[in-house]
Amino acid sequence: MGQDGRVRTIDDHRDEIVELLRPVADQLAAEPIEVGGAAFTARPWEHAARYLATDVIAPRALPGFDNSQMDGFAVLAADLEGASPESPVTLPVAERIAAGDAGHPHRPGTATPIMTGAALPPGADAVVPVERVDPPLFPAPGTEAIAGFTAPVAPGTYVRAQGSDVADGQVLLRAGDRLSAARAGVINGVGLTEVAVRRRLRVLLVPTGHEIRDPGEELTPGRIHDSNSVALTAALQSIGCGVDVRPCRSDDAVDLLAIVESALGESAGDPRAGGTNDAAPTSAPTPPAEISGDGAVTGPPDLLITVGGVSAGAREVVRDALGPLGVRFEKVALQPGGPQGLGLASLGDGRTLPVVCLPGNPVSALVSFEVFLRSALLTTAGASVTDRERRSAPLAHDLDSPPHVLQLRRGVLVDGELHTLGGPSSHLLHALADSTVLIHVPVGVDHVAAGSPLEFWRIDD
Ligand SMILES: Nc1nc2c(c(=O)[nH]1)N[C@H]1C(S)=C(S)[C@@H](COP(=O)(O)OP(=O)(O)OC[C@H]3O[C@@H](n4cnc5c(N)ncnc54)[C@H](O)[C@@H]3O)O[C@H]1N2
Ligand code: MOO
Repeated sequence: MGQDGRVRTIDDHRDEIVELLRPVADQLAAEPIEVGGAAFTARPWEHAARYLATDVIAPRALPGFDNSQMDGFAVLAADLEGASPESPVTLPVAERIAAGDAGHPHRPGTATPIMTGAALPPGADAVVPVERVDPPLFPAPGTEAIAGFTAPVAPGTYVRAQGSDVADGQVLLRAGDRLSAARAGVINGVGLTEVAVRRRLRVLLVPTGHEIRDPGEELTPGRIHDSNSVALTAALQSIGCGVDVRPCRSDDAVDLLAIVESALGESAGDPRAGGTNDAAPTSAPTPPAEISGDGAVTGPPDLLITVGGVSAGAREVVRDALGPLGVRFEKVALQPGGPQGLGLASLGDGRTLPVVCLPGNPVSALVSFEVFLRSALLTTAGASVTDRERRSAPLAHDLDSPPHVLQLRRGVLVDGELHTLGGPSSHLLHALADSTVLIHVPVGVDHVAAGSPLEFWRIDD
């Protein structure tokens, strides 16, 4: 239910998050990023999940010149007219041209040995692969030799024409394109050393829970290792966000607010003790955050994401801390991921911060990220592809679902059929870890028979 007593749909909640983040999008200015050669390979973090801020125009054609697609012999096609196995055309072999060589003009009536990628010499208009020539080999340089051709060849055969991939001056890439491997490659191929990308969206991530401890820390009875901090950080980083993660291990609203203030203070150049908040702090203050070439994160957060502390317990640290600042808590018709919160928190002195609150169960938190945050954050970051691909496939077995919610079951697609993994409970993180799809069981459906089609999203990228 929403606070007005209405059942809150997924679309209601997602749309409101997009609205909440709209002003953030305007703050994500373009920034130049070095992409040429060593500058790219030396700082892999800097280039991961970046989105172009502007169109990129090709400063030159690709290929830059006509060149050979095969190791073989460059010829003038007219010289091989009438060639056949019975009456081969034989041509004296000229000096060879390798990739990178300036080369020499091709003389009609000769065959010029040419290697893949070498510039087609002026005067030649086709290439015959070496294995189709008699003898099928390259003579040693400086020796006199004859090459036999047993078939005619059409002009242009095995020639990669100048500009056949990219025309000089064309739009090479578009604003919003993710800097993928192939795109980084083609940017380098046309010789560019810098492109403009959107600044990363900076997220202050505050997982909560009196019970959580880092892996490596001893667990006293009732305590658990923290999986949300890393899982949500990884999910956010996978779409290009810079993440400053500061777990709150206290159920006291004052402690959570101190963590937020500390993060804001440090990002404003006023370092105060930050990091994990605990009755007896167990880890050093988290360093200030900047997303730069070395992977650190600095600058004020654009968005606060909390995890946990939103349901109906006696003390719910997120509700207690952020409710009074203007954040609303809702029950969305989704399972897992029912309890949610969002709003623009008023932090005093006129400061505001967009806030999204996710439920604490590990599967609920990650599914909520998928449903509510992933596409909203990609939209905010200016990405052109923001949604998971939605497809449909038959279910391999029967399945029951509570009809008042959209249930997202975790599973795999095997031989075109959907199989759920684990049950619907939101603590089953291992089953999610083995899953490749999120299977959508719509609102209003309480039973799905084997063989019925269901929509699913792939989540295994
Ligand atoms: N009386 C009701 N109880 C609950 C309701 C409800 O409607 N009425 N909703 C349930 C649902 S659904 C969910 S989801 C959870 C959401 O609870 P919170 O967001 O308040 O989260 P917590 O209580 O803090 O934690 C829930 C669960 O997850 C574990 N957890 C929390 N943080 C981490 C972490 N960083 N790493 C690993 N596991 C974590 C925590 O120990 C709890 O087991 O509320 C239900 N209850
Ligand atoms: O809705 Mo909770 O998010 O199922 O476990």
